Amino acid sequence: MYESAVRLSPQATKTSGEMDKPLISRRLVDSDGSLAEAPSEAPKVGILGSGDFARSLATRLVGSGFGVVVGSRNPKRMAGLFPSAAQVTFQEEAVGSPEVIFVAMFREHYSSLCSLSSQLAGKILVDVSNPTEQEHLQHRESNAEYLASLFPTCSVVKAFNVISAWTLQSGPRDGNRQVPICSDQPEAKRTVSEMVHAMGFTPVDMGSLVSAREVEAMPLRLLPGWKVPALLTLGLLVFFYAYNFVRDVLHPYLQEGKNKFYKLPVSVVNTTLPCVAYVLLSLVYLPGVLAAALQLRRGTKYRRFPDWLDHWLQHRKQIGLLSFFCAALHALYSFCLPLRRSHRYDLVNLAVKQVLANKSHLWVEEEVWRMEIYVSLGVLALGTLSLLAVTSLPSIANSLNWREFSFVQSTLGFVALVLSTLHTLTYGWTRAFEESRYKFYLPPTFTLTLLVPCVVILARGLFLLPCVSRRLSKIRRGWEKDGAIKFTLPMDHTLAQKTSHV
Ligand SMILES: Cc1cc2nc3c(=O)[nH]c(=O)nc-3n(C[C@H](O)[C@H](O)[C@H](O)COP(=O)(O)OP(=O)(O)OC[C@H]3O[C@@H](n4cnc5c(N)ncnc54)[C@H](O)[C@@H]3O)c2cc1C
Ligand SMILES: NC(=O)C1=CN([C@@H]2O[C@H](COP(=O)(O)OP(=O)(O)OC[C@H]3O[C@@H](n4cnc5c(N)ncnc54)[C@H](OP(=O)(O)O)[C@@H]3O)[C@@H](O)[C@H]2O)C=CC1
Ligand code: HEM
Ligand SMILES: [Cu+2]
Ligand SMILES: [Fe+3]
Repeated sequence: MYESAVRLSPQATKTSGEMDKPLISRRLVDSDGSLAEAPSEAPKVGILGSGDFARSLATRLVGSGFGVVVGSRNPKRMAGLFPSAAQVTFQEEAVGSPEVIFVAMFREHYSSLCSLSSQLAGKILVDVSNPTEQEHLQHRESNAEYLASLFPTCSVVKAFNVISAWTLQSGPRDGNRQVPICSDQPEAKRTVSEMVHAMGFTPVDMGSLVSAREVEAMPLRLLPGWKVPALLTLGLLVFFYAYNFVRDVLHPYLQEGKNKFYKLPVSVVNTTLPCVAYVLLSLVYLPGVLAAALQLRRGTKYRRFPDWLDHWLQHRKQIGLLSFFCAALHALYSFCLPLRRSHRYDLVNLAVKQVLANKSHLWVEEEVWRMEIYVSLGVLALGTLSLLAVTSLPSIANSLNWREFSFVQSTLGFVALVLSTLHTLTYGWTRAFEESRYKFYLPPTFTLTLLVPCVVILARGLFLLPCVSRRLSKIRRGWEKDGAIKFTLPMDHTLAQKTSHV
């Protein structure tokens, strides 16, 4: 991704022939004394505002090879918060050199920039703002159109509003991170699209600036990341609880007249929680497998995944954390099983039965081993999952580089899935094959949960086969099935985006 930053260098933009002026005018780099010390090769980008978004943007731009100059009303106070490679200065000094200037301020302060309008003339202004729900309803005209009306001599581009400051700083990790872009000036739009690309995001052409209203509505419209995973978890909880209720409580009551309703608070819950945790965990690793399979079939990584898969890939963190939550509760419930009075009565009754049957030593070697092993595997699985949960805390995630983070999330997470599967299999043992375990023809609960995890594990095994893994890694390095690597001109790229993103 980062190599596309090269396209932004003055020489490269010139060769495209369609731009009559280079993105970075070298004249400005040395005309102003204060700018001379900045690396003269890096394309310069300006940012107005020094808030959260400005800081993340500056970090990301510096990391993607751009020179950054930040314009603030109070540069002295703010400079310490920015990466040292970014230059923080007064607004009027900051806007002199760059051709592209991000306006990282709220709408109500746009008019305070009017004093800069002569210096801003002819430049590209990027509007990143997000209105609140009320503001969106209140103003007919989008923030970007408002900015364009204040600065008629500038090219205004709407972009980045859908990306949070946090994502911007940490970089896009999973799925596609799309940045919708619109503008009335195609040149300006293309320049910003290439910057989006160089920063590791995927630009999506949304047409002219009238679309800005729609683009500004996007973050308002999107579901908060937790809603779908939480509903999924709730659905699974209800399903498994009902299933276990029928098997463990209703069946003995109807068939044998036994009252087992005491199982509702602990026992049935502790059969439900682990099943939900286990299914959720497999649903975290299933989309990665589907994505890889899709890339293998298409023979390219340059086509967008279907929306449902994209959405799923982006919700894995929440699904994973909910899985961890259920698994942790399952462990706590498991520790409580022997504390219950019902358990003590069961033990005493068993002892009495033994005495009456004149047996002195109850010890089933197979049962002992089975339990020792499945409890140990469960503890290991939960321990591994807690590592994943800990590294998903932003402060810890930020202290890891992406390879370390991927190792924990992708490799150790998969190990946790395998350990959970072994835990479930050793717990289940031969029960899936015993007729007495089928209540109302319903198989034991754990058998229902094994399907998806086993498919995921088999598929990951398949991807490890040399021929498959070689092809997959070739595709992920940019190789395409039909012919050599395609070089798309910026123009082709925006066209391709347009057709594939409808
Ligand atoms: C408790 C818990 C906490 C979680 N916290 C987070 C979190 O904080 N953030 C988060 O994003 N997810 C989180 N998750 C979700 C999950 O761990 C991650 O999404 C994980 O990266 C998924 O791994 P994956 O291997 O399925 O997918 P991916 O890492 O997307 O990879 C899919 C497949 O492609 C391969 N692959 C990927 N990229 C390349 C490449 N460039 N070259 C070659 N092969 C490649 C992988 O090896 C894998 O086989 C969490 C999950 C749990 C259980
Ligand atoms: N935070 C986020 O995750 C996202 C933010 N955005 C958008 O980015 C823009 C900035 O957001 P954010 O960085 O969070 O907000 P902040 O409040 O943190 O920053 C706003 C900045 O505006 C500058 N500013 C310039 N003129 C004025 C003025 N007259 N009064 C007050 N402030 C002024 C200030 O910088 P200084 O004092 O140096 O001049 C201030 O730091 C907003 O439009 C927001 O919708 C978009 C997507 C995500
Ligand atoms: C400290 C960690 C763990 C301990 C002590 C533990 C213990 C147990 C126990 C005692 C049972 C039997 C429950 C019963 O008798 O009803 C069980 C079943 C099960 N556990 Fe765990 N477990 C742990 C972690 C996990 C994890 C991390 C997962 C998966 C994410 C998991 C998934 C399951 C499943 C699917 C079952 C079968 C449930 C059923 O169908 O009855 N366990 N575990
Ligand atoms: Cu691309
Ligand atoms: Fe969502």
